[in-house]
Amino acid sequence: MLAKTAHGFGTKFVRHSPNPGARHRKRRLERDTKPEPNPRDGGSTGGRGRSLEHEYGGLERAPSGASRRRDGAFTPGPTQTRAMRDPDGLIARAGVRGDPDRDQHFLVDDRVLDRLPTYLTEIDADTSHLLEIGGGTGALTDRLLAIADEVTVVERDRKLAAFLEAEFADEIDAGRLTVIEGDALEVALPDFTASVSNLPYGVSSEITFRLLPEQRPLVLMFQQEFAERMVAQPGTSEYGRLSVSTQHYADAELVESIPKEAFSPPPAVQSAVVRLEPRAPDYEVDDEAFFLRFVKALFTQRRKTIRNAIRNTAHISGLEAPDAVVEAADDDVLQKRADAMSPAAFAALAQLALDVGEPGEGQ
Ligand SMILES: C[S@@+](CC[C@H](N)C(=O)[O-])C[C@H]1O[C@@H](n2cnc3c(N)ncnc32)[C@H](O)[C@@H]1O
Repeated sequence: MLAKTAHGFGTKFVRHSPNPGARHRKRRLERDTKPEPNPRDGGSTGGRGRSLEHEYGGLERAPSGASRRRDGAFTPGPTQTRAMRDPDGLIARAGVRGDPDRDQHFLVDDRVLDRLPTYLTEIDADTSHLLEIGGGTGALTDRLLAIADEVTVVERDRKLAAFLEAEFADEIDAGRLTVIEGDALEVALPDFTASVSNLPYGVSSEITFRLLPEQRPLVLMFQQEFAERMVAQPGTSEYGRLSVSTQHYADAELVESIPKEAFSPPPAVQSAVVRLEPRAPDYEVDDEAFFLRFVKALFTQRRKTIRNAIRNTAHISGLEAPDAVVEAADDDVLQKRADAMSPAAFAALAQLALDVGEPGEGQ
């Protein structure tokens, strides 16, 4: 089974084993490599030790904490010197049920949890100060503490923030964890080096566009369809304003699709992990805010030619003289539709619009 990546199609982790014997062997291998239990989990070997294989029919197994690269090889994960907290144990200790109305879908699959930080380590990201948006009951927080010097977690739910403070009291006392209770769209963010977060889906776009300008590596979980639009290339039906705005800041790669059953409670749709590696775009624009507004404007008319879209969307782009832009632009460009324009082509047109189109405020 294949999953989409920014560059085409790559190997997906989730696989159905055609051979039940192989599945048993994989389970045995998993038991043999399980680390010592975390004492906080009451001596269990990781609670239900929930496995994707068991829950939804088979997952190609990577060594604990390791991840699989697009070429199929396993990349070693961070060295784990202690057992990770069991996600089910954390939920039980917190005494909560995830509330979907508050974007609370807790990750309960150990192997997905173990893999998420490796998407940072395999690109050698600086993991000295990791930021997590939406800490929940701390299953991912625990994995981030295993690879970071310092972690800051933002959690809006008062009860969950209080639980994190109690559960991770030792790490807080050691100066390794800071819990910020508040809305990730409003609180002051620390000077983090990278972020790994299972985002609250209701505000995932707003949070992402708060983080992207910080120019730090990000490993973020989204709804699958949203993730596909972020990484989409020109000429595809998924390509749009979200793709251009995301790729303005970073190289975006869909690294893993995650079934609903990996969460408690399961969300309505499948999820996907996107890795965002910051870099400067391969084009220049004098006014970034205008560029992003212009792209937004033109995509509101994605079925029209660029010629008509420039004229019809001046109230959004803020151009006082859209006709002057149409007159100055190449015919080749004017005949295209927005979904055929590369980010660099948008940038060149935006620069022309800045030069001759008398940009004002816009929306
Ligand atoms: C999808 S859950 C992820 C929880 C945990 N990291 C995990 O993977 O199991 C999202 C978390 O974000 C919290 N949350 C929702 N909206 C938030 C906001 N605006 N700012 C900060 N946290 C928020 C929810 O309470 C929930 O704990």
